[in-house]
Amino acid sequence: MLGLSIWCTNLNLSSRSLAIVLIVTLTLVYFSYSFNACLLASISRTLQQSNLRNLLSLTTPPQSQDKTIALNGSSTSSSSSSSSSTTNIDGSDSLFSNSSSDGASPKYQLLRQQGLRPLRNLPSTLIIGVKKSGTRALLEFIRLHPDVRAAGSEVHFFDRHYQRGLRWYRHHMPYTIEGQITMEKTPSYFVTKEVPQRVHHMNVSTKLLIVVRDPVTRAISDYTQAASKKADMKRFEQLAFVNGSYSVVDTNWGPVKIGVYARYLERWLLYFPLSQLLFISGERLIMDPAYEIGRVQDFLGLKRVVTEKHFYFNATKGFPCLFKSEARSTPHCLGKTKGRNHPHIDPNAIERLREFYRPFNNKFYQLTGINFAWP
Ligand SMILES: Nc1ncnc2c1ncn2[C@@H]1O[C@H](COP(=O)(O)OS(=O)(=O)O)[C@@H](OP(=O)(O)O)[C@H]1O
Repeated sequence: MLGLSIWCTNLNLSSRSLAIVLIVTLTLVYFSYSFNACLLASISRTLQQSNLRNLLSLTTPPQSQDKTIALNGSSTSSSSSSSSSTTNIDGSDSLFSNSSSDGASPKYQLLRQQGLRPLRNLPSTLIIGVKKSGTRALLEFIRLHPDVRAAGSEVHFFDRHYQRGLRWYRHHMPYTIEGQITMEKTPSYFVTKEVPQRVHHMNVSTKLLIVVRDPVTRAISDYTQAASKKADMKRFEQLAFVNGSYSVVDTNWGPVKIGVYARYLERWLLYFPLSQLLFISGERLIMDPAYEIGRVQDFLGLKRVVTEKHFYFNATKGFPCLFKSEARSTPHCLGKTKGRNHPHIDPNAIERLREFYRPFNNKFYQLTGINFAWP
């Protein structure tokens, strides 16, 4: 300071100038110190978050094992939750209970030391359908994103277990940290009458993802699944039409009924604006999965992390598969129940069904503002 003073005197500066120089110097030192401190804090926070994300992705909750649709094609059991977490007073579940054996393990101790507290949250996004249109593929593809955490199995809360309450539902959700989206898929939600109102009641801002596919192919896929479980199943043509001829379509038969998308969509639109719904083409999800997943990421406000680099086309299976996923680090396809061979169906029956669906498809294009160009 003395040196600076002498230097200033030598320069014949007045004491006013000296004071200004001092203030400027001290201000610069202060700002430089604050900037560095902020930068270090921010870097440390980013590292903590990324550690936590890695740990969470290694921690698959028990219910995320999908009995029928395991990625490796094998059948795994979908036990009800045996997690040792506790439910908080507000209904949210903390991963860090004192009595929790999970909470006592070293990896969670690390998170606790960092003051981070993963919680189970109600889903903010639902894949509501449509059955046999590619809903599993959509879920497995979008959950490659580090900011998406999903319940692995279909929870069926809004259609089958509604009476159990939101607390039960929340307990079936995976743990998330701030910034991560909780997602669930149950394809029967789309066609179940009470569901739109119930979802609206849970959260008016819920985002809804709907995969749709040519209703005729969808009906055949639905039938193929049912026939795979029942040896003496009648032929598709016998079930899809009344009285054995192709003149009257049996609109009460589930596989046919579900394909009248416009009818179900109208119910959803009574509760949600079109802007909260995203329609994904089941056909394009097979031809160009990166394109459709790109749209989904944009819709959910996510950075485009899942890209064409994640997919490869498996010629044997005839479907896009994944290089790696949360569950497996080696290339793999969806399970055996996805991408089945369909039985041969009389082309006249197919043509009659196409004719039947045409007006409903047009109505659906009109409601969604998208022409899916189904034949
Ligand atoms: N990548 C990939 N791999 C395999 N299968 C794929 C894929 N993308 C879409 N699909 C189509 O998904 C159809 C099954 O639809 P869902 O997953 O919605 O079925 S379910 O409602 O959950 O049972 C399934 O129907 P089927 O071909 O009749 O088996 C497929 O056509």
